[in-house]
Amino acid sequence: MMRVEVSFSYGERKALDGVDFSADKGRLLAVIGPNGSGKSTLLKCIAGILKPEGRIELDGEDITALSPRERAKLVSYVPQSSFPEFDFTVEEFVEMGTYFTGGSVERALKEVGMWEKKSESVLKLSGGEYQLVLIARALAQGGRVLLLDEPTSHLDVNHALEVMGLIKSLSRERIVVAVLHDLNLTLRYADDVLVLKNGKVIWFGPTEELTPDVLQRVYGIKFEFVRGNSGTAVVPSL
Ligand SMILES: Nc1ncnc2c1ncn2[C@@H]1O[C@H](COP(=O)(O)OP(=O)(O)OP(=O)(O)O)[C@@H](O)[C@H]1O
Repeated sequence: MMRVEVSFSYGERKALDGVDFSADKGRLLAVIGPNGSGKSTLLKCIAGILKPEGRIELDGEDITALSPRERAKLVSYVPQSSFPEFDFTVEEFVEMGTYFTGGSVERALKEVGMWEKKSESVLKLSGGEYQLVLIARALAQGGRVLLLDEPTSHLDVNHALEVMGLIKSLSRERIVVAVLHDLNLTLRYADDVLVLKNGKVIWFGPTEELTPDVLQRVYGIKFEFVRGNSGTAVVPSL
């Protein structure tokens, strides 16, 4: 179980204001909210890239005081996907994740279904494959917490579903927190949702209790939830 209670400012600008929630293994947590609401800042605070005020507890232990090396053994972070710039093979790229922790590249690549492509250049991968390799690099770190910032942002609907399916299955073994912009993917895959606006928690709870009213309060437009055979769709109306 991870308990988070943090505030963070960039200079004078308060980006997180008393953000308080918990996340558990077996329940995929999605963080949603408008641009600039503090989602990426929150992940960076948990990953140890930024130093927030407050506490982050993992199974009762405060991890905020740990060294970067110790923190890296517990928490893995997949930043917003850029495109690869250097000509590493898939295997070399994932090996970077093991620098502090000595985790297994083979196990991580097999977990995301990319072991067969281990000798290929990352420059030749599709956007979806590259996202899987980024996730494998984080898994190779071997942490108990996996943080993902917009893991489906460059993917078509088919690959987005595939990556979300993988992330959902990864959440059975570890605590997974994913920043998502796509509300439909959120409703379909997340077990719990944390809704941020202006650095504050507007709503936190199980996905099935999220209502169109909450989304309207956060995004400022009306929403309708349409229930179909494959799940619930969110339809915005201007
Ligand atoms: N390095 C920085 N220096 C100063 N202000 C920053 C910095 N990074 C983010 N901010 C500000 O902090 C607030 C939260 O930004 P953050 O990137 O966490 O939001 P977000 O919800 O992830 O946004 P998006 O959905 O656009 O990615 C914003 O007002 C942003 O302008």
